[in-house]
Amino acid sequence: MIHEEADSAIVKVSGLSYSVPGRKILNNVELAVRKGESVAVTGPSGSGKSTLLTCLLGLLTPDSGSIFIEGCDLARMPARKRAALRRRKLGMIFQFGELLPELSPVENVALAGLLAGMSKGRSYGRAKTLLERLGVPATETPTGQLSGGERQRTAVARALIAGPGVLLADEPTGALDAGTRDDVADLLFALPRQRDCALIVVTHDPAVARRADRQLLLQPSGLTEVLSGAH
Ligand SMILES: Nc1ncnc2c1ncn2[C@@H]1O[C@H](COP(=O)(O)OP(=O)(O)OP(=O)(O)O)[C@@H](O)[C@H]1O
Repeated sequence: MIHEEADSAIVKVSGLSYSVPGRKILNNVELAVRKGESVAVTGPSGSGKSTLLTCLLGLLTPDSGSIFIEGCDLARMPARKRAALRRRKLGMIFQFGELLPELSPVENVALAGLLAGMSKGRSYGRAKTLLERLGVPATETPTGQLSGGERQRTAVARALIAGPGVLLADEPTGALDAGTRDDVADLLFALPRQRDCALIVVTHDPAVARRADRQLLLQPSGLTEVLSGAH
Protein backbone atom coordinates (compact mmCIF):
# COMPACT_ATOMS: atom_id res chain seq x y z
CA MET A 1 0.00 0.00 0.00
CA ILE A 2 2.82 2.40 0.86
CA HIS A 3 4.47 1.44 -2.44
CA GLU A 4 1.28 2.18 -4.40
CA GLU A 5 1.09 5.62 -2.80
CA ALA A 6 4.71 6.34 -3.56
CA ASP A 7 4.30 5.18 -7.17
CA SER A 8 1.38 7.52 -7.81
CA ALA A 9 3.26 10.44 -6.24
CA ILE A 10 3.79 13.51 -8.41
CA VAL A 11 6.60 14.54 -6.05
CA LYS A 12 8.91 11.79 -4.88
CA VAL A 13 12.00 12.52 -2.83
CA SER A 14 14.28 9.70 -1.69
CA GLY A 15 17.33 9.85 0.55
CA LEU A 16 17.85 13.56 -0.10
CA SER A 17 20.83 15.14 1.64
CA TYR A 18 22.25 18.63 1.19
CA SER A 19 25.22 20.26 2.92
CA VAL A 20 26.94 23.61 2.97
CA PRO A 21 30.58 23.79 4.08
CA GLY A 22 30.74 22.56 7.67
CA ARG A 23 27.06 21.73 8.01
CA LYS A 24 24.58 19.14 6.80
CA ILE A 25 21.26 20.93 6.29
CA LEU A 26 19.06 18.16 4.86
CA ASN A 27 19.64 14.62 5.99
CA ASN A 28 18.07 11.65 4.24
CA VAL A 29 14.76 13.35 3.50
CA GLU A 30 11.95 11.13 2.21
CA LEU A 31 8.76 12.64 0.81
CA ALA A 32 5.98 11.47 -1.47
CA VAL A 33 3.04 13.72 -2.36
CA ARG A 34 0.15 12.84 -4.66
CA LYS A 35 -1.99 15.08 -6.85
CA GLY A 36 -4.94 16.42 -4.91
CA GLU A 37 -3.00 16.26 -1.66
CA SER A 38 -1.69 19.03 0.60
CA VAL A 39 1.31 18.71 2.89
CA ALA A 40 2.59 21.20 5.48
CA VAL A 41 6.30 21.22 6.31
CA THR A 42 7.08 22.68 9.70
CA GLY A 43 10.29 22.79 11.72
CA PRO A 44 12.48 25.13 13.68
CA SER A 45 14.04 28.17 12.07
CA GLY A 46 17.13 27.10 10.16
CA SER A 47 16.04 23.45 9.90
CA GLY A 48 16.20 23.61 6.10
CA LYS A 49 12.59 24.07 4.99
CA SER A 50 13.35 26.73 2.38
CA THR A 51 16.39 24.75 1.28
CA LEU A 52 14.13 21.75 0.68
CA LEU A 53 11.78 23.85 -1.49
CA THR A 54 14.78 25.21 -3.42
CA CYS A 55 15.91 21.62 -4.09
CA LEU A 56 12.38 20.74 -5.28
CA LEU A 57 12.54 23.70 -7.66
CA GLY A 58 15.74 22.24 -9.09
CA LEU A 59 17.74 25.32 -8.09
CA LEU A 60 20.05 23.45 -5.71
CA THR A 61 21.73 20.16 -6.45
CA PRO A 62 21.57 17.70 -3.56
CA ASP A 63 24.70 15.86 -2.37
CA SER A 64 22.83 12.58 -2.62
CA GLY A 65 19.36 11.22 -3.13
CA SER A 66 16.82 11.84 -5.86
CA ILE A 67 13.89 14.14 -6.62
CA PHE A 68 11.28 13.06 -9.14
CA ILE A 69 8.65 15.53 -10.34
CA GLU A 70 5.95 13.92 -12.49
CA GLY A 71 8.33 11.01 -13.02
CA CYS A 72 11.24 13.22 -14.17
CA ASP A 73 14.52 12.87 -12.25
CA LEU A 74 15.66 16.48 -11.68
CA ALA A 75 19.33 15.57 -11.25
CA ARG A 76 19.43 13.72 -14.57
CA MET A 77 17.86 16.48 -16.65
CA PRO A 78 19.89 19.01 -18.59
CA ALA A 79 19.66 22.47 -16.97
CA ARG A 80 17.53 23.84 -19.81
CA LYS A 81 14.92 21.08 -19.43
CA ARG A 82 14.94 21.51 -15.67
CA ALA A 83 14.23 25.24 -16.12
CA ALA A 84 11.37 24.45 -18.51
CA LEU A 85 9.92 21.95 -16.04
CA ARG A 86 10.16 24.60 -13.31
CA ARG A 87 8.21 27.14 -15.37
CA ARG A 88 5.54 24.72 -16.59
CA LYS A 89 5.03 22.11 -13.87
CA LEU A 90 5.90 23.94 -10.66
CA GLY A 91 4.20 26.98 -9.16
CA MET A 92 5.94 28.87 -6.36
CA ILE A 93 4.39 31.25 -3.84
CA PHE A 94 6.69 33.28 -1.57
CA GLN A 95 6.08 34.99 1.77
CA PHE A 96 6.08 38.50 0.36
CA GLY A 97 4.60 37.66 -3.03
CA GLU A 98 7.84 38.57 -4.84
CA LEU A 99 5.82 40.28 -7.53
CA LEU A 100 7.09 43.14 -9.68
CA PRO A 101 5.63 46.08 -7.73
CA GLU A 102 5.41 48.51 -10.63
CA LEU A 103 3.40 46.11 -12.84
CA SER A 104 -0.36 45.61 -12.53
CA PRO A 105 -1.66 42.27 -11.19
CA VAL A 106 -2.61 41.07 -14.68
CA GLU A 107 0.85 41.98 -16.04
CA ASN A 108 2.58 40.12 -13.19
CA VAL A 109 0.50 37.00 -13.76
CA ALA A 110 0.64 37.10 -17.57
CA LEU A 111 4.43 37.49 -17.48
CA ALA A 112 4.75 34.09 -15.80
CA GLY A 113 2.58 32.63 -18.58
CA LEU A 114 4.78 34.19 -21.26
CA LEU A 115 7.90 32.77 -19.56
CA ALA A 116 6.23 29.35 -19.57
CA GLY A 117 5.82 29.60 -23.35
CA MET A 118 2.17 30.66 -23.59
CA SER A 119 1.09 33.12 -26.29
CA LYS A 120 0.43 36.73 -25.30
CA GLY A 121 -3.31 36.41 -25.91
CA ARG A 122 -3.60 33.21 -23.90
CA SER A 123 -1.43 34.51 -21.01
CA TYR A 124 -3.38 37.72 -20.64
CA GLY A 125 -6.75 36.01 -21.05
CA ARG A 126 -5.93 33.36 -18.49
CA ALA A 127 -4.37 35.90 -16.10
CA LYS A 128 -7.59 37.96 -16.13
CA THR A 129 -9.76 34.89 -15.54
CA LEU A 130 -7.57 33.60 -12.70
CA LEU A 131 -7.44 36.98 -10.96
CA GLU A 132 -11.20 37.33 -11.19
CA ARG A 133 -11.72 33.83 -9.76
CA LEU A 134 -9.27 34.53 -6.95
CA GLY A 135 -10.99 37.80 -6.04
CA VAL A 136 -8.32 40.30 -7.13
CA PRO A 137 -9.92 43.51 -8.43
CA ALA A 138 -9.41 44.15 -12.16
CA THR A 139 -7.20 47.20 -11.82
CA GLU A 140 -4.28 48.88 -13.52
CA THR A 141 -2.96 49.84 -10.07
CA PRO A 142 0.68 48.82 -9.59
CA THR A 143 0.78 45.61 -7.56
CA GLY A 144 2.99 47.31 -4.97
CA GLN A 145 0.04 49.47 -3.96
CA LEU A 146 -2.39 46.58 -3.34
CA SER A 147 -3.20 45.18 0.11
CA GLY A 148 -1.15 42.26 1.44
CA GLY A 149 -4.03 39.84 0.83
CA GLU A 150 -4.54 41.05 -2.74
CA ARG A 151 -0.83 40.69 -3.41
CA GLN A 152 -0.81 37.11 -2.13
CA ARG A 153 -3.85 36.26 -4.24
CA THR A 154 -2.02 37.71 -7.22
CA ALA A 155 1.01 35.56 -6.30
CA VAL A 156 -1.27 32.49 -6.19
CA ALA A 157 -2.67 33.39 -9.64
CA ARG A 158 0.88 33.76 -10.97
CA ALA A 159 1.79 30.33 -9.59
CA LEU A 160 -1.29 28.81 -11.28
CA ILE A 161 -1.01 30.37 -14.73
CA ALA A 162 0.76 27.48 -16.45
CA GLY A 163 -1.48 24.86 -14.78
CA PRO A 164 1.27 23.33 -12.64
CA GLY A 165 1.00 19.86 -11.14
CA VAL A 166 2.85 20.98 -8.02
CA LEU A 167 2.45 24.15 -5.96
CA LEU A 168 5.17 25.10 -3.51
CA ALA A 169 4.56 27.83 -0.94
CA ASP A 170 7.12 29.28 1.48
CA GLU A 171 5.40 31.00 4.42
CA PRO A 172 2.57 32.16 2.13
CA THR A 173 0.63 33.73 4.99
CA GLY A 174 3.58 34.85 7.12
CA ALA A 175 3.19 38.54 6.28
CA LEU A 176 -0.61 38.71 6.68
CA ASP A 177 -2.92 39.60 9.58
CA ALA A 178 -5.02 36.77 11.05
CA GLY A 179 -8.18 37.45 9.02
CA THR A 180 -6.34 37.77 5.71
CA ARG A 181 -4.22 34.74 6.61
CA ASP A 182 -7.39 32.64 6.97
CA ASP A 183 -8.77 33.89 3.64
CA VAL A 184 -5.52 33.12 1.79
CA ALA A 185 -5.26 29.73 3.54
CA ASP A 186 -8.85 28.90 2.49
CA LEU A 187 -7.89 29.71 -1.07
CA LEU A 188 -4.63 27.74 -1.00
CA PHE A 189 -5.89 24.55 0.60
CA ALA A 190 -8.85 24.37 -1.79
CA LEU A 191 -6.48 24.29 -4.78
CA PRO A 192 -5.25 20.65 -4.70
CA ARG A 193 -8.77 19.29 -5.15
CA GLN A 194 -10.01 22.06 -7.43
CA ARG A 195 -7.01 21.84 -9.74
CA ASP A 196 -5.78 18.30 -9.14
CA CYS A 197 -2.33 19.45 -8.08
CA ALA A 198 -0.09 18.73 -5.10
CA LEU A 199 0.50 21.50 -2.55
CA ILE A 200 3.57 21.69 -0.30
CA VAL A 201 3.40 24.54 2.20
CA VAL A 202 6.27 25.57 4.48
CA THR A 203 4.85 27.32 7.51
CA HIS A 204 5.59 28.27 11.10
CA ASP A 205 1.90 28.82 11.76
CA PRO A 206 0.19 25.82 13.43
CA ALA A 207 -3.24 27.12 12.33
CA VAL A 208 -2.11 26.95 8.70
CA ALA A 209 -0.27 23.63 9.09
CA ARG A 210 -3.37 21.97 10.59
CA ARG A 211 -5.31 22.58 7.38
CA ALA A 212 -3.03 20.33 5.35
CA ASP A 213 -3.89 16.68 4.71
CA ARG A 214 -0.54 15.76 6.29
CA GLN A 215 1.81 17.64 8.59
CA LEU A 216 5.52 16.89 8.42
CA LEU A 217 8.29 18.01 10.72
CA LEU A 218 11.78 18.70 9.38
CA GLN A 219 14.52 17.88 11.88
CA PRO A 220 18.20 16.95 11.69
CA SER A 221 17.12 13.29 11.56
CA GLY A 222 14.94 13.87 8.47
CA LEU A 223 11.33 14.62 7.60
CA THR A 224 8.78 12.84 9.76
CA GLU A 225 5.01 12.69 9.86
CA VAL A 226 3.35 14.58 12.71
CA LEU A 227 0.53 12.53 14.11
CA SER A 228 -2.21 15.07 14.73
CA GLY A 229 -5.32 14.48 16.75
CA ALA A 230 -6.78 17.66 15.30
CA HIS A 231 -8.70 15.99 12.44
N1 LIG B 1 24.62 28.79 0.89
C1 LIG B 1 24.61 28.67 2.21
N2 LIG B 1 25.76 28.75 2.93
C2 LIG B 1 25.76 28.60 4.27
N3 LIG B 1 24.65 28.35 5.00
C3 LIG B 1 23.50 28.27 4.34
C4 LIG B 1 23.40 28.42 2.93
N4 LIG B 1 22.10 28.27 2.56
C5 LIG B 1 21.43 28.04 3.71
N5 LIG B 1 22.25 28.05 4.78
C6 LIG B 1 21.88 27.80 6.18
O1 LIG B 1 21.10 26.63 6.16
C7 LIG B 1 20.13 26.66 7.20
C8 LIG B 1 18.78 26.31 6.66
O2 LIG B 1 18.24 27.45 5.98
P1 LIG B 1 16.73 27.51 5.50
O3 LIG B 1 16.48 28.89 5.00
O4 LIG B 1 16.48 26.39 4.56
O5 LIG B 1 15.95 27.24 6.87
P2 LIG B 1 14.42 27.38 7.21
O6 LIG B 1 14.01 26.15 7.94
O7 LIG B 1 13.64 27.71 5.97
O8 LIG B 1 14.45 28.62 8.19
P3 LIG B 1 13.34 29.72 8.54
O9 LIG B 1 12.21 28.97 9.16
O10 LIG B 1 14.03 30.62 9.50
O11 LIG B 1 12.97 30.41 7.25
C9 LIG B 1 20.23 28.03 7.83
O12 LIG B 1 20.98 27.91 9.03
C10 LIG B 1 20.99 28.84 6.78
O13 LIG B 1 21.72 29.87 7.37
